[in-house]
Amino acid sequence: MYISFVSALPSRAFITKGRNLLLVCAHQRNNCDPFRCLSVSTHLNLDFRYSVHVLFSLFFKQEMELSLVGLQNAGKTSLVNVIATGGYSEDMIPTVGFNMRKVTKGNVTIKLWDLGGQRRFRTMWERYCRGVSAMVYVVDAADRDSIPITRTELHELLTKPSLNGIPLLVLGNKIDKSEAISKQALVDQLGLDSIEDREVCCYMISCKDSVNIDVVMDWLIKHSKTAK
Ligand SMILES: Nc1nc2c(ncn2[C@@H]2O[C@H](COP(=O)(O)OP(=O)(O)OP(=O)(O)O)[C@@H](O)[C@H]2O)c(=O)[nH]1
Ligand SMILES: [Mg+2]
Repeated sequence: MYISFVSALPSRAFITKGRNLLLVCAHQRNNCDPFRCLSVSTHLNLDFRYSVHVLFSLFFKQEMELSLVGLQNAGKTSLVNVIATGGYSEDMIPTVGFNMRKVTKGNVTIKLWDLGGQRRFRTMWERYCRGVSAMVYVVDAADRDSIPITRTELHELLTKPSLNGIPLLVLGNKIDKSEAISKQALVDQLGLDSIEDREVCCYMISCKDSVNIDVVMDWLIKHSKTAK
């Protein structure tokens, strides 16, 4: 059985079951009666979980603002592309300054600040990390020589008082390459265990092979703010 939830129209929620499109609730969002909605979906014999999902999506939007930082060539823009479209390209142009992308996944809207990693852009990192829900620090785990520099840049960024307490997600990218170091080696070499003033999480990913992108999305959604 295939069920998908579509909330492209703000005032309507549809559930498709197989090829049949069932109109579950066509009320304006503010006028919608949750119990009526639930009883309609129960009447239509839909899974309870999806009923709850429909209700939650009708009443709550989640939004978040993220900054992606890390040295040049780490794979920040590639990660944005994988999250936004699932697409991956070897032919990437280095980011000049920054790019902003908005991505909507279900009822979560993510505003992504993709910052340039070249030395001349690193002084901007702090400004674009202020007030974000989380900072995503991308590392090329296969470029062993760059790790001491990326460690210095990371710890330098974390000393900024304006960024106190902002959760940090460190991503060791390019694990499809044989030279990539292990997660434990990355945690040790970046000194992640010494960071005590915020939540820190580390995953190993490959944008190229789409490895662990779902785990990254789960972490990001968990850290989004619920907004009415
Ligand atoms: N093998 C491999 N290559 C990758 C992966 N992710 C990105 N790349 C490559 O790494 C290079 C740099 O990727 P970008 O996404 O442009 O890196 P960036 O961090 O945005 O770089 P700047 O914009 O200069 O800061 C590109 O050639 C990508 O194709 C990956 O998971 N595996
Ligand atoms: Mg880039």
